Amino acid sequence: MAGNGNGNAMGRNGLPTIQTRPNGICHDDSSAPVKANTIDELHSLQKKKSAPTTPLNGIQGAANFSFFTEEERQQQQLQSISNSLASLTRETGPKVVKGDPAKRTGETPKVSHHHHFTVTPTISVSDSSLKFTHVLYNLSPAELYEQAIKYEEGSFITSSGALATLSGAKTGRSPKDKRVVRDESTEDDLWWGKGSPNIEMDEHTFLVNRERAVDYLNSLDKVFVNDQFLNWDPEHQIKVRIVSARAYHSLFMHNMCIRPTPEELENFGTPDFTIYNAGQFPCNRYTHYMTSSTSIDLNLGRREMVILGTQYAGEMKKGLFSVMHYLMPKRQILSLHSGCNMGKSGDVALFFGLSGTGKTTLSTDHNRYLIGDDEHCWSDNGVSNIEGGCYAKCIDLSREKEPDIWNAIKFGTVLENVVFDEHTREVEFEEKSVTENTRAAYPIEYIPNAKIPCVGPHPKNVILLACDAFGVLPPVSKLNMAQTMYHFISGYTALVAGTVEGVKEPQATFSACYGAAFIMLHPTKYAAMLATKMEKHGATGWLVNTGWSGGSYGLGKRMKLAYTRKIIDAIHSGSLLDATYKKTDVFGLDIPTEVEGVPSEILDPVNTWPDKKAYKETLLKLAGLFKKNFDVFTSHKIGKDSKLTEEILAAGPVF
Ligand SMILES: Nc1ncnc2c1ncn2[C@@H]1O[C@H](COP(=O)(O)OP(=O)(O)O)[C@@H](O)[C@H]1O
Ligand SMILES: C=C(OP(=O)(O)O)C(=O)O
Ligand SMILES: [Ca+2]
Ligand SMILES: [Mn+2]
Repeated sequence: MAGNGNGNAMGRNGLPTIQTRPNGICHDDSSAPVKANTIDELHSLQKKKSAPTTPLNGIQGAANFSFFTEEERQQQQLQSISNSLASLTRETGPKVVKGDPAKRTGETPKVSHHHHFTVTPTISVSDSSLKFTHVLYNLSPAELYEQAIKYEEGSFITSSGALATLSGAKTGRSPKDKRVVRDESTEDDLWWGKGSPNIEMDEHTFLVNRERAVDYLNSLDKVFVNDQFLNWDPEHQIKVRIVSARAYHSLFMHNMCIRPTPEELENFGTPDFTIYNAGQFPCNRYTHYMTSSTSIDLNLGRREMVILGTQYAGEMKKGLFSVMHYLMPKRQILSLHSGCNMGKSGDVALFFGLSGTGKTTLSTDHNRYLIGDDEHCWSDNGVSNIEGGCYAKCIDLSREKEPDIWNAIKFGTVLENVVFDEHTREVEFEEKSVTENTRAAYPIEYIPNAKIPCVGPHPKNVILLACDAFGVLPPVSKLNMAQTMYHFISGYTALVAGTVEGVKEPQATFSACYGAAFIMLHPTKYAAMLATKMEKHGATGWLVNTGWSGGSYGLGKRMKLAYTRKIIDAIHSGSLLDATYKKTDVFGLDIPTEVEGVPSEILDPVNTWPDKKAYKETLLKLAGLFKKNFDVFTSHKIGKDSKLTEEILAAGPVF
């Protein structure tokens, strides 16, 4: 039967005929007209005002009795932000106003600053006191996307909806530029001197850099402010404020910190810790202590961090991690540079390891609940994630090998320094032309089996990951307590120097507690806490080599991720605990003779090396490096009695 089904009369060529009204005017649309007379009116219909974040307080009939009206609360919030942004040398803080300066709404801005407008202009008043600082406060990912795309060069939406950005000249952390204020209180508490990551600076220099950052931020049209939380353990949660100049940084921290609910935000009050990220602006090399254009400065007394001269976003998350490494042990809580997940039966595993060893990859496991990929606390209540998001490496990412991370790269995710097709916007994950350290930062709930809230019971397994590019460490070893401590304090990994042309030799790195760059106290303090907790809760230690097999870098190959996953599965299930073990030479490690799903011959690395002599030489070389590194710890006592210390010293390689 002919006809198009919607009752329109058909014209000769099969198209519906256009109806002509009696007045001769032609109407080609049948839908109702919009309820607007002008374009401006039409646009005003598009956006609905967000519900106020303070629906109950101060409103009649609310059960809660409240001290403040909504107006007063808003005023206090602006005042708190103005206080954060205040110069310490001028009388008045900036006049803070919420909203994008590009949008002129015609509304009278709610202004807040230290004193009132009636300051008599004197020569001590600078131009900065005449201008407003526009604050973009806890924007949503969609708003931050728009800001980034409009105003930040190098921002693009990829085909899967992620926000691709560039971090500028710095595409990784700058540990040599991380400084900590040394004063009376930190003098005795912190780890200083040889091996310590804490490069000292004085309070005055900190204030010089702080002033530089604050002036820079106030000179901009607008700044981003994030008020968020750290630590999923409600008893030990920390309120953090991040002041930054880029939408990219605001979105990154939105993803990486714990996101407050509207109610929590309403009661946020004064932050416990504030970051001033002025990363586009360099530090001044005429300033005392400055050795480059970059400085990341921590002042524990003021509870502030200043970032100058680097836009690498990881600096913020790892900077806050350092702060937690100070604050948590003060409360007898152990802070851990580890990933963490939990099985269906509630068995928790920790994954320690330096950058690139597999914390993120192996804690993101489709068969287990993800608690977190990088930073945790272990208290008497169990474990808790410090963060609200994950920061995965993207180099050579494949959908097949890491499906959950692949699928998390969607709207809301920040993709740093990746390369994509200019037309399709498909990301080329194998491309290293900007950097090898390409990254994705996404909220933890983008992983389907994330455990929210991100807390769990006491760990059953403590897995130490080493990416051994020498290829001599076994794929898996079971450790006794002394060995666990020995390897935890050593914090070994060896990566290939990839960036330097022609370098074939793997570079051994020893980083105490698998995170020397972030710890604030002496490593033995954390080690002693770990030993106590593992003993108390009966956790088993494991050493897993996620690096080379069949020879060193250049000759052998990286361990297949599928095999490492099988090994990890066997640890989780408990089956590896019951395996048959044999002891290795030199390192004295207990290695299983069989692991389900893994070829048995690879379990003892000597079998995989065609050249046995080269194997032995390499093994001894690595043992020598371990011994040399541990020398600095031999004079330290670990824990209350010296028994553990002696056992730990004896748990190293013997040759
Ligand atoms: N056998 C393996 N085990 C773990 N990771 C592996 C393995 N082989 C290759 N990889 C790759 O190594 C990288 C590990 O990095 P990641 O998990 O981000 O480390 P971390 O979180 O500890 O910094 C990932 O890119 C992963 O794909
Ligand atoms: C963010 C970092 O952590 P990781 O490499 O351990 O994921 C980093 O080291 O810069
Ligand atoms: Ca936010
Ligand atoms: Mn990681």
